[in-house]
Amino acid sequence: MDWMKRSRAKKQQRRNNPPSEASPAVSLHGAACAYEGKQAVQPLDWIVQPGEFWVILGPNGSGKSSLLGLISGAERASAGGVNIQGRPLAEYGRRELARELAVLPQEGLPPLGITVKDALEMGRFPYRDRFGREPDGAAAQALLTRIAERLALTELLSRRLDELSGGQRQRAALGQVMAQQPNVLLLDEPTAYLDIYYQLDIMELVQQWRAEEGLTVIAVLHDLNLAAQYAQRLLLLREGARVAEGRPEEVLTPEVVGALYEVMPPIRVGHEEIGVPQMLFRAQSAKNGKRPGSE
Ligand SMILES: Nc1ncnc2c1ncn2[C@@H]1O[C@H](COP(=O)(O)OP(=O)(O)OP(=O)(O)O)[C@@H](O)[C@H]1O
Repeated sequence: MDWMKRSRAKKQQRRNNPPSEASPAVSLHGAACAYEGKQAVQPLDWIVQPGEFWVILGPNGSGKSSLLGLISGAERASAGGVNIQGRPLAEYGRRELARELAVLPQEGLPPLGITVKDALEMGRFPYRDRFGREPDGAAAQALLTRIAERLALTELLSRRLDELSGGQRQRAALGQVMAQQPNVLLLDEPTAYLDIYYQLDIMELVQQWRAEEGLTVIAVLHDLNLAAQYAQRLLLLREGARVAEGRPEEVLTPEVVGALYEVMPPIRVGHEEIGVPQMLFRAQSAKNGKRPGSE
């Protein structure tokens, strides 16, 4: 596919620094995250292989965002460690890490007064020198043009972010992380504020990018059915600990999902077209808005 061809600079960087064939894209070795002594993520061993699409599921407060934070370096491990492409996260410089790993946040890009074109160009920061120049500026511009075309952003390039809808801003955010050309993409509830059209749109674009470029994807989602449609593997967290891991059809059983979210075991049906499990939830008896065991 040519719309996301690696720039020459990126290829050169890969030749100089090839990821070891045997290295997982991301690995955690007893990695934990604590805030003021309170464990948000219990010590976790976890291997994510290159090109895999993982979704992390779990109830509110189960440590999903903290786990993403450990991987992106936004949170420091209180125990254990995280490796990216087989190398300790702590050894990466900021720009070097940004060439390996990008984060697409929940709210996309903030509604600032900068244009979509500027936002895409900002994605190139890990490849620029201190004067803001790239070794091959023409290739970078061609890449941004292809990304804009691919994401149907060409018409919006001169529009300001604060003039876009939430769905368009999330597309622009995706364009920015594509411009970053990472090997690993972290998504924290990327569809939280989007209608169904844009939810599917973002997930499809990420899925295509993964299929064409061998991108590794780790996403936090709340929608189990969306997760089952796109994830190859699921990691289920509760109170910061893994309760299950595996393919959607293995993991998403009514019993596991019922226990995870403290709801009646849902009805499991197969997706008519792709066969993956889909969950139909039953009405709950009123619990005064309080989960058993919650504070
Ligand atoms: N900056 C912080 N300071 C203190 N405690 C925090 C901080 N961030 C998260 N926590 C706590 O860590 C635990 C895990 O939070 P985290 O945001 O990782 O969960 P989550 O599964 O992503 O939740 P949600 O689904 O609601 O986004 C929670 O108890 C939360 O209150």
